[in-house]
This record gives sequence, structure tokens and C-alpha cells, in this order.
Amino acid sequence: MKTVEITSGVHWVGVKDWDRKIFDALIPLPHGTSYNAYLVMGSEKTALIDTVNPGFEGELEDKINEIMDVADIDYIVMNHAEPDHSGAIPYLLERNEKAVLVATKKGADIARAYYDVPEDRVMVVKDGDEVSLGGRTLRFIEAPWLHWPETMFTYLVEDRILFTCDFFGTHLARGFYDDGVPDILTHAQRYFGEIMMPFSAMARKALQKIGELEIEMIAPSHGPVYRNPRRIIEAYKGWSNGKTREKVLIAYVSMYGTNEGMIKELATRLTAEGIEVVVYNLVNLDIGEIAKDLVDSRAIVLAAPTVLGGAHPLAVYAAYLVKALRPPAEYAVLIGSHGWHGRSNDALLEVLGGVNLELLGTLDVHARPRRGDYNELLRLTNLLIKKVRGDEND
Ligand SMILES: Cc1cc2nc3c(=O)[nH]c(=O)nc-3n(C[C@H](O)[C@H](O)[C@H](O)COP(=O)(O)O)c2cc1C
Repeated sequence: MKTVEITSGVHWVGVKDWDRKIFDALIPLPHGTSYNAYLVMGSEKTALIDTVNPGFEGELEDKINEIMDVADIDYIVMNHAEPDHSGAIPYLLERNEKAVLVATKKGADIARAYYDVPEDRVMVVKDGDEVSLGGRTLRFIEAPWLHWPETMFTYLVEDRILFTCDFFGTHLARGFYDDGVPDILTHAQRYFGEIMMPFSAMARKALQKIGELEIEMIAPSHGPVYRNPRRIIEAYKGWSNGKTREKVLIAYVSMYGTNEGMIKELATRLTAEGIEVVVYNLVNLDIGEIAKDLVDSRAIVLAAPTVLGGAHPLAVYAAYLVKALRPPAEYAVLIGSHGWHGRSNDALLEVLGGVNLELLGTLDVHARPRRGDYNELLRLTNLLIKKVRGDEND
């Protein structure tokens, strides 16, 4: 893909990484991703906003050189220091002897630590600082902890374009503008769950800050550019406020079908009652999908057998994810099983210690479910339905 001029004098010079399968050695990328970098041309100066993942430096350079000599860039703005956006900085600073790196104070510290950027090539900016490019102004907006401590946004004042790096991002190689990707909000929700959900309070602060701006376009550094910024801003407001739905996320693992039988029963009953249910077998785990559904689920059910005196390791992992991602769910149910000594629920509760979830109950099946287990499951299911619907007084 060549460069794209998103508005006169503002060029996308990023990279589409169609082939990438995994992010942060953790999150599957079923649709690849992109590393968006933008060249902003003023009448006197030029700025590059964000760069690309290591390994794509040459492609970035070629794209910049289609428009101008890379050696003539004046500012390299680093909205975020994570290597997928800043990995090309050392390469660019070698190719260009005059450009300075623009970053927050924390960003500058991180750039020095990761990339040995010399002191005299860093320009530290703080909230509200502006840099004139000639007829165009870059304004820097500190937006820390989205999702590292140093993050900021850059606002192109005259064109009303907000460059937000990871915030509002999607892991999509396909599509260039949001209006060309009908299911963009699903991908954005997945990305929010994976990356931003643990920092929802900081996301709310950032949204409040940018609420004062006129925004015509949002240009994140992963995925499509938003020409309709309202829709994604409203979606982010809901997600970061922890707005949940009448929805239950069920994650289970089952070696010989005991837990599977229980959660099938549970899921069928919930569905028949009109409650939205998503069921994940942890054996085929795509944690991005779970993260997406954790964003708006009101309750979580984990089901797992006892293995080697604890819970099945995949369920331990799922419980750890719930703890780490800090979803807004209010209720939990744990289902377990054992052959001779039940331990799985206790082991999961240990992992979930400190998580703000009301435990509606646990069920522990010995070997295979019997009438008493099904009765208890029904009782728990009915309680879950009431809680998820908010029928507290029934
Ligand atoms: C590899 C393996 C390890 C197990 N370890 C334990 C254990 O430590 N304690 C126990 O009570 N049962 C243990 N079990 C028995 C299972 O917990 C029991 O069969 C359970 O009902 C399986 O539920 P599932 O079919 O949903 O996986 C083990 C089973 C297997 C296959």
C-alpha cells in the first residue's frame, strides 16, 4: 500500500502487517494489524507522528521518501513509547541528523532507556504545549496510562485531527477508514478489552479532556482512521464507564464432560430467559475474544475440574485474566468437579482474591452430576438470572 493523504498535507505513511499472528507474545491477531504513522507538513516544518514496529523501518522510510526526504523531518512525535510505535525511532534518528524527538517527560525517560536517544535530541512537552509547523499547529495532550505511563495525544489544531496512538485503536490490517469497516466497533471493543479496560479510570479522564475539542478525524496508530469520531467516542464512554448488559460470559474447561454438561445446562436456561450468553471453551482460547466480551458482561461463570490438587491450569489462566483485565462484571459463579477431593473452586477463588465480584455461589460435582447437583445448578441459575436482570426484590 502506498501513502494516503488523509487531508491536504497530512499523509499516512504507516505499515499494514497482514501476516502478524500474535501481539505482545499473548494476544492472537486474527486480522493482522497496522502500525500507523502520519507525516504532517507545515509551510516551514514537518512532523512525523508515531513510527512503526521494528522490522518495518525500511518500508516507513520508503513511504516518507515518496513525499519528502526523510532527512528533512523536523519533529518525530512519540505519543507512546511501546516498540510497535516507536521501534523505528533509532533508525530514523540515524538517517536524519536534525529531527528532535517530541515526548512527555516520562516518554523521554523511556526513550532514553529503550533507545539511548541522546539528551540533545529530545524535546519534552507537557499538557497544552504547542509546536508550530507554519500554518499548522501541533498541540500535545497528556493522556497518561493509556496504556503506559508516558502516553499522550497530539491534536492538529487547524485540521481538527486527533492522533491518539493506541487509544481508539483496532488490530486490523484491512480497511482504511471506519466507514469502510462495518464491524469496526466489534474490533474496537476487543482492543479496548485487551489493552484499555484495566485503565478505564484514565480512559474516562482522557475522554473528558478531549470532550472540549472539535474533532473531525481520529487517527489512531492501529487500524482504521475515524472520519466519524462521534461513534467511537460514545462507545468508549460506555465501555470505560463500565456499562454492562444483561450478558453472562461462561468460560469452561472439561476433560471428560462433567463441567461441559453443567455449563450447557446453564447456558441453555439463561438463553431461554433472554439473557445474552457467550461460552468459551478454554481449550481453544483466544484471549482477545474473552477480553472483548468481558467489556460488557454483567456476570462471569468459570467452570473447571480439579487437576493435580488444584484447578485445571487453563481455568487458572482465565481467572488470572479476569483479575488482570479488571472487567466491570458484578457477579460470579464458580462450577467445579473432582474425582476424590474437590479443590478447583478454592484454587480459582485464590486467584480471584481481591477482585470486586459478588460470588453468587459455587457448585462442586463429585465425578459426575446427580439430581442434587442439577437442583443446585438450577437454584444458582435462577439467582444469576435475577441478579443479571437487576430483579433484586423477586
Ligand atoms: C489428569 C487428571 C488429574 C486429576 N487430578 C485430580 C485431583 O487432583 N483431585 C481430584 O479430586 N480429581 C482429579 N481428577 C479427576 C477429575 O477432577 C474428575 O474426573 C472430574 O469429574 C473431571 O471433570 P471434567 O470432565 O469436567 O473435566 C483428575 C483427572 C485427570 C484426568
